[in-house]
Amino acid sequence: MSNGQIVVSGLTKQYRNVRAVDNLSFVVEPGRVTGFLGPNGAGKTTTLRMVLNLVSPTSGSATIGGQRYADVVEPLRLVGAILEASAAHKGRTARNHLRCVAAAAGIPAARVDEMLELVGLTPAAKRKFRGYSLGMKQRLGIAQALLGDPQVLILDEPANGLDPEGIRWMRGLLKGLAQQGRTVLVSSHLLSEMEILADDVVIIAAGKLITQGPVDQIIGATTTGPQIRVRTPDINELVTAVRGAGGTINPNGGGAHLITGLDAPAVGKLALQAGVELHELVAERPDLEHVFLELTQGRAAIR
Ligand SMILES: Nc1ncnc2c1ncn2[C@@H]1O[C@H](COP(=O)(O)OP(=O)(O)OP(=O)(O)O)[C@@H](O)[C@H]1O
Repeated sequence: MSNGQIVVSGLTKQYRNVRAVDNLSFVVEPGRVTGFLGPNGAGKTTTLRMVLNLVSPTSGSATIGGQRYADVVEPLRLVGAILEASAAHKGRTARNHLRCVAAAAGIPAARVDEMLELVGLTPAAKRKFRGYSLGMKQRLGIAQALLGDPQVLILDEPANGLDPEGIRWMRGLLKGLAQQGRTVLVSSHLLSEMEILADDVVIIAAGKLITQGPVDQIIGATTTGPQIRVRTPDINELVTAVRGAGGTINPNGGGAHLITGLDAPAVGKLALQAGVELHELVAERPDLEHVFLELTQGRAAIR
């Protein structure tokens, strides 16, 4: 079996007026969940479509396990993909739809029922696709993507339409698949979910790479230092003390203030020395959303 590494190298797609993807290079490792993030119109879907040979690049290349997708002999067994909520014939049942896909790829029919069970669609397996909700279509898409027991999964916004239980279920599923050594590449706008789900992220904006690496490292490398959120009835005294110690302090809404330039123990000590009563003292760790917005600032315009 191939190692399932995805290598994107100098990938570029020029549409008539828009450079949708601009000399983009990154690597997606097996055994990890990689979040593919970027503002609207950043080029995520176009990139995934080029990786899957659905759009031809203007220049550059993408390989999966060392091969271009177009050259893969049994694509369903190497790569499972959902690029939009699964499209199936409206009058067909989910089960018949999957059976057709399986038959075309030489996959045993028994696998269809296993996958329907895995995604929780067994009770609706004999219902027609036209009556499916968006969340059910997503689940069917995942079942289809997993039919060939692929080494690599590429999912564009898979949480779309899933309810909270469905999102949690998918998180467990994708983490489990990565733990088995598979490559899982997921695009999403749900940054809090990505922070929990992804091991690595690739962040792009305006078609270009902004950064890539382990989520923790990217959050840790954010340019903003620690921020300390405080609440106090003695705000004037605290402002004087913080400024005197070289920190900055600004209102943060709801009666709270944010301090930068000092860490939490320093703020606690200053407050004690100044006789300031504190009702809250929290060191706020920047989250993925904060880092994403900072890194893509000014580069999120729709093109
Ligand atoms: N077939 C096409 N013809 C012309 N322009 C296109 C085409 N497909 C995409 N684009 C443009 O390429 C840019 C990138 O689009 P793409 O759908 O790849 O972004 P995205 O990151 O997936 O966005 P979103 O998060 O909104 O889904 C956009 O400006 C889009 O309008």
